[in-house]
Amino acid sequence: MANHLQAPLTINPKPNRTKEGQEVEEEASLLARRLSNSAAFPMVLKAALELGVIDTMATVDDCLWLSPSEIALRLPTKPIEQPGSSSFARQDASVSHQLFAQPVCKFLLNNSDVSGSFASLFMLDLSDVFIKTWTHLKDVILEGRDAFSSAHGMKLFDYIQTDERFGKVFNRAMLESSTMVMEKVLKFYEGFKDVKTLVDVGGGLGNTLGLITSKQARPVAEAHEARALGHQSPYFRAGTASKYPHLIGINFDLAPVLANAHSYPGVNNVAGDMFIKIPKGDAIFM
Ligand SMILES: C[S@@+](CC[C@H](N)C(=O)[O-])C[C@H]1O[C@@H](n2cnc3c(N)ncnc32)[C@H](O)[C@@H]1O
Repeated sequence: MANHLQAPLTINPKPNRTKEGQEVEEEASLLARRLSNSAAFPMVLKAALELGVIDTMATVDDCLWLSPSEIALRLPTKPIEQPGSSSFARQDASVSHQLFAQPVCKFLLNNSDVSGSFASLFMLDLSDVFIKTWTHLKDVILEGRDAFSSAHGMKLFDYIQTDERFGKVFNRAMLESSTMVMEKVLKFYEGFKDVKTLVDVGGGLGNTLGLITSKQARPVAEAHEARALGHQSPYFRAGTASKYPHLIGINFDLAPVLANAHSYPGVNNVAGDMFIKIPKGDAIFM
């Protein structure tokens, strides 16, 4: 049997040492330099989100530029060394940076109503649980099992049942990002008009179906958070009439997930395991 490692390699001619060749090499070297530091950017952004830097910058008036110490003064988390005294002032004096929030910041706010930000998805990807998972990616090739199981000794959805705090981070990330996507889908997609029973397999907290059956309803994260905020149901805004009043949604997920699910008009939560059986419907999506 042929050894695939002995298969002939594709040969690309090396650029010769002309001026152009040297420029290509210079650029390649700079790219490698950037790649070698590429882990820093997401970690710096994570720190900025945790400190409230993005929210702080985004909530000042448009077009207002802030210096680093002006941002630090406005942070909800206060540094031990107060700005204005020593190193902050020195840094501000030596660095003439003035900063303002780029449009992307609007979609990375911690304090958005839960349907307008990817911050929670970003924080999930860089949570301790996922960071440990990323470090096991190569095991997919070496051991032939998924990176999450390799890192944590069990599948992701089994792990979620053992770690309530992580479960909340996961559910919020799913809820926020899928709400943003479904709100856009509903603006243009007309395919639900002939559907009577729509099944969402692995529907999570039920927000996706809730958006379809109750137009303009917006969920407030977890049901218990909604109650703490004084809402009887997980809607922030009063819903207008549904675009699909005839439609019944079946939100199908694992029983422990449905224990935290919201209750939406026209949506029934049904517990089960998709690998065993899923409910019948005219249309089914995941
Ligand atoms: C990536 S999340 C998506 C959640 C939701 N659809 C959303 O967009 O917010 C996948 C969902 O599948 C569910 N799930 C995983 N394994 C399942 C199974 N065997 N049977 C039913 N649901 C399952 C999880 O509990 C989780 O809610």
